[in-house]
Order: sequence, then C-alpha cells, then structure tokens
Amino acid sequence: MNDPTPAGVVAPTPIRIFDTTLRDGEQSPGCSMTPQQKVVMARALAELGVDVIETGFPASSESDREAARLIARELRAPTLAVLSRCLPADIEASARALEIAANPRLHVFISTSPLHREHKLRMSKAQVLEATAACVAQARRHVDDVEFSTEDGTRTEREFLAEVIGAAIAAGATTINVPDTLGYTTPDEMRALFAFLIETVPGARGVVFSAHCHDDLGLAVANSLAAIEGGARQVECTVNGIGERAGNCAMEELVMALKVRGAWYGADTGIDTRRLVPTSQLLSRLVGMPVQRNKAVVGANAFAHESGIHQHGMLRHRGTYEIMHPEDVGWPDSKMVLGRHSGRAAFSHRLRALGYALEDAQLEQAFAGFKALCERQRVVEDRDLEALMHGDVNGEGFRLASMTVSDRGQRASAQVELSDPDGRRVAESALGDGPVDALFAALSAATDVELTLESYQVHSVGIGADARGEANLSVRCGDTAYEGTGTSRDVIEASALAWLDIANRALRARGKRNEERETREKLAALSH
Ligand SMILES: CC(=O)SCCNC(=O)CCNC(=O)[C@H](O)C(C)(C)COP(=O)(O)OP(=O)(O)OC[C@H]1O[C@@H](n2cnc3c(N)ncnc32)[C@H](O)[C@@H]1OP(=O)(O)O
Ligand SMILES: CC(C)C(=O)C(=O)O
Repeated sequence: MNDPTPAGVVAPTPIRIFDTTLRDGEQSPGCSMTPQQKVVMARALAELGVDVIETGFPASSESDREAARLIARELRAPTLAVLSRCLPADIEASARALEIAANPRLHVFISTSPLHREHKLRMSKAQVLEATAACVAQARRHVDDVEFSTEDGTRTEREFLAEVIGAAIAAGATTINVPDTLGYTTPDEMRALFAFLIETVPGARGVVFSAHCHDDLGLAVANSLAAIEGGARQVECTVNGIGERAGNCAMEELVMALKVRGAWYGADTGIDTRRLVPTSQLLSRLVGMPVQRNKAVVGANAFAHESGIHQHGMLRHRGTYEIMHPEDVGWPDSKMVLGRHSGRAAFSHRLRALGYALEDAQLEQAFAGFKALCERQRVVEDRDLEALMHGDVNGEGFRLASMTVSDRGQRASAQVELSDPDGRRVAESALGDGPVDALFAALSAATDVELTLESYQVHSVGIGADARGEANLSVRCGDTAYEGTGTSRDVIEASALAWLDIANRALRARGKRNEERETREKLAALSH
C-alpha cells in the first residue's frame, strides 16, 4: 500500500540505514548483550538489509572488542562501525577491533554544545576544533570510511557547529552525523538545520549527512524524517527504538514511514520490510524487553481491531482502517479481537468462520450472550464462542467461596474453599514461594487444573474509595494459551478470580474434547 508514485517522478533517493541497536541500543538500561548474542542479532540485521551495523564501543570493554571481532569475522557485506571518543587510545582500540572487517568504518564523536563543552568536557571552542581535526585525521590513517558526530549538535550554536563540521570534513570525514542527543529538537528545526549545514559548510556536498535522533519528546522518527527533508541521506536507528533513556529513532517506524509515504519523501531504504517483525521479536527475546502492545508496526496490537465500527469497516475493505499490510512487515495477518467493543458484524463473521450460520433472531440471542460474557472477560476467543454456542458458557464452573493467605512462616501458605460445578464444597491448602504462588497451588489442587504462569500483572482500576485491584494472567494449559482477568477490592482475591476464570474455561475445553473423543469412539465402534 505504498503511495502511488506520480507519473514522471524519478526513482526514490536511497537512504542508508545505520543500525546502532548493538551500541546505542545496548546503552538502554538492562539491555546489555553478550558477544554471542550480538552476533545473533548482527546476522538478523544483515538479513534485514541494513547498510551499516554499529557493533559497539571497543574502548569500553573486552566484551565490545570481542563482539566487534566476531561480527567482523562473520559478516562481510554490511559496513561495520564502532564508536570512539576523540581520544587517541579509543581510536586505536577501535581500529584494532575492526582489523579484519571487510568494510570497516571508524566513528568518532565529540560534544559541541556550550553545556557539554563547559561542564562535561571542560574544553574551549578552540580545543574542540583541534580535537576534531586530530581525531578524524588519526581515524583516516586507519580506514577510508570515517564518520564524525557532533554530540548534542542540535543544542550547539549554529555557526560553531558549522565550523566543527567544516574541520571534520577538511580532516577527511566521509559521513557527518548530527545527533539530537537529548531528543530536544522539533521537526521544523531539524529540517532547517540540515538544510543550513549542507548549504553553508565547505565540502558538505561531498559527504553524507546523517541524523541520530533520541525520543525524549517522542519526536525521534519525526525528526529523522525532517532531517531527510533537509538533505540527510543516512539515518541512525535501533530495532524497537531501544537506546539511552527514552530510546532512539525506531527503525521499523522510520522504514515504514518512508515506504508508506514514499511519494511525499521521495526516498526509500533497502530494508526487507517482511523481516521487521521477526527481527523485533528476536531482539525482544535477546534483551528480555517486551515490545509494548501498541507499538507501531511491531507491537501485538499494531494490526489488531477490537471495536465494532472498525471491524465492520475492515470486513468491507481493509484499507478503511489499515495503511499497510501486516504481511509486508512480517505479521501473518490482521487480527479481529472480539471483546466488549465489538459489534454484530465481527461477531457473526467469526461465527460463520467457525461454521455457525444463524438466523437473525438466533444471532441476536447469541450476541446478547456474547456481550454478557464480555463483562466478565476482556477477550473472547474461538473456544469461548464454541462454549457460547453450546450454551455452557455460563456453566457454573468453580466459584470461590473463601480464601486465606498467610506469609508469616518460612513459606507462604494458602487455604481455599470452592464450590464445584455441582455445587459441592472443595477445600484445599498449599505452600508456596510467596502468597500468590501458594494461592495458585491451592487452586490447582482444588480444581485439578495445571496452569503454567507466563505473566502476572496487578494494577489498580479507579481512584479513591472506589479503587479496585485488577489481576491479569497469561498462562499455558497444555498447548493452549489463555489470558484471564479478575477484579476485587483485594488484589490477592483478584488474582484468585483471574486464575479461576481461566481454569473454568480450560475445564470446558477439556470437557468438549472428551465429548468429541467419545463421539469419535462411538462412531468408530459402530463402523466395525
Ligand atoms: C551520547 C552517547 O551515546 S556517547 C557514548 C556513550 N557510551 C559509553 O559511555 C560507552 C560505555 N562507557 C564506558 O565504558 C566508560 O564510560 C569509558 C570506558 C568510555 C570511559 O570510562 P572512564 O575513563 O572511567 O571515564 P568516565 O566514563 O567516568 O568519564 C568519561 C570521560 O570521557 C570524556 N569524554 C566524554 N566524551 C568524550 C569525547 N567525545 N572525546 C573525548 N573525551 C570525552 C569525559 O570528559 C570524561 O573524561 P574525564 O574522566 O577526563 O573527566
Ligand atoms: C555519539 C552520538 C552518535 C550519540 O550516540 C548521541 O549523540 O546520542
């Protein structure tokens, strides 16, 4: 679903993608990677088609040096970059780490803004200029491909910034990167700054200008696009937008903005967009940082539709509520999630897909049951619809009669009393590594259902005296994944209700499977 290119328009300008997931991304608190993990990620980045991979900061650790060497040994096609301060020892460490790289790039940086000069570096303008020229020249003695970055460039006096960049170009820099280190700039400023620098700095037209934007105000992607409008031909970004503080420009968002709005920007990248989601998921697993569900392009909800009006539109024409195809970024398909906001169109569509052709009156009745079910659970899945159609969704299931949890001894303990589907009382107790662990163990013993917990979250809903605790569980029961929600004034009780909500659904599914098996066995017996 790209913008149609108007007749007579020339081919899009190629934008280089400089991926810094393994350097700036890794600076995200809690996202350090081992050299082996970096190799795995670098392979995925190469398959994605990035032009440059920044593998680390060799002067900072043996781990970064080893990662740079291992990646250089394996990946011959992309340019491999490493970062150094404007210090001779840093540059030598970087040069050694890239000795065997097929396409090495030395990336050197120095701060240029008044705040950084005065308080951080304690250097005068003249010293910054001198260090710039010296470090770029030193890097050029090792390699032909040298990138120079003006840290905090967007908060630097324009004339001085131009002077520093001029010194770097004169000393041999081939790429000039102007970072918005603090994510402070706005798109208009960014566009104007790049246009000004490219227009005024001697030699600027002979090098590639690059943007490196941070997301402190949520503007990293917008600022990178504005830099392209101002003349930048390289963008530095990270997978999932990880990076210092609020992160960097998210690669998947920038790449898809250029693809979807190609006619506006007249630019595109060489990224294989179908690999965006798998690469995002790989990084998420490697660093243990889940992608927020509503994240553009790669979030689980990016192509999910729950509200009735949207689902109705989607069923008529997917272009009503999607500007790109999920398959183009690596998702199998769009998702229609049935929940409290869904209407009859999506509900009946899903029922038809499950093989139920209902008359209008039957549909109205089933829809009323569905809406009632949505008051108790956030998401209604196919197995819930099946239960609804078989009239057993409101089956009594297990109900919580009472519970006590204590965390005083060496191990926490829990006692639960439930009423079973036939109204009989069942009481069980269990020990656990904490009150919730003990509670779930007691519930499991009472219901004979084994659930493997995958995620458990509690939060408060409402405010003041009306506030209630809500527990959300994601579990596996055998091969099936379930999500359940419970709400109560007490978060531990809310957790028990969420657990029972899932257990009752799992039991209904088990019952249905047993029924089907018995029917199959009876049919098989009859045919013999
Ligand atoms: C915006 C960015 O993303 S910049 C990159 C950030 N990445 C990193 O910091 C990589 C990981 N860092 C590290 O492992 C360590 O900070 C090291 C090894 C680089 C340095 O450690 P240390 O020598 O203990 O110094 P420390 O980190 O405390 O302070 C940084 C020093 O670098 C200096 N410095 C910072 N940037 C530059 C630069 N571009 N050029 C020259 N010197 C610089 C600072 O002025 C300070 O010097 P000082 O110790 O003489 O005051
Ligand atoms: C050193 C540069 C490239 C940087 O990471 C920044 O300024 O944010």
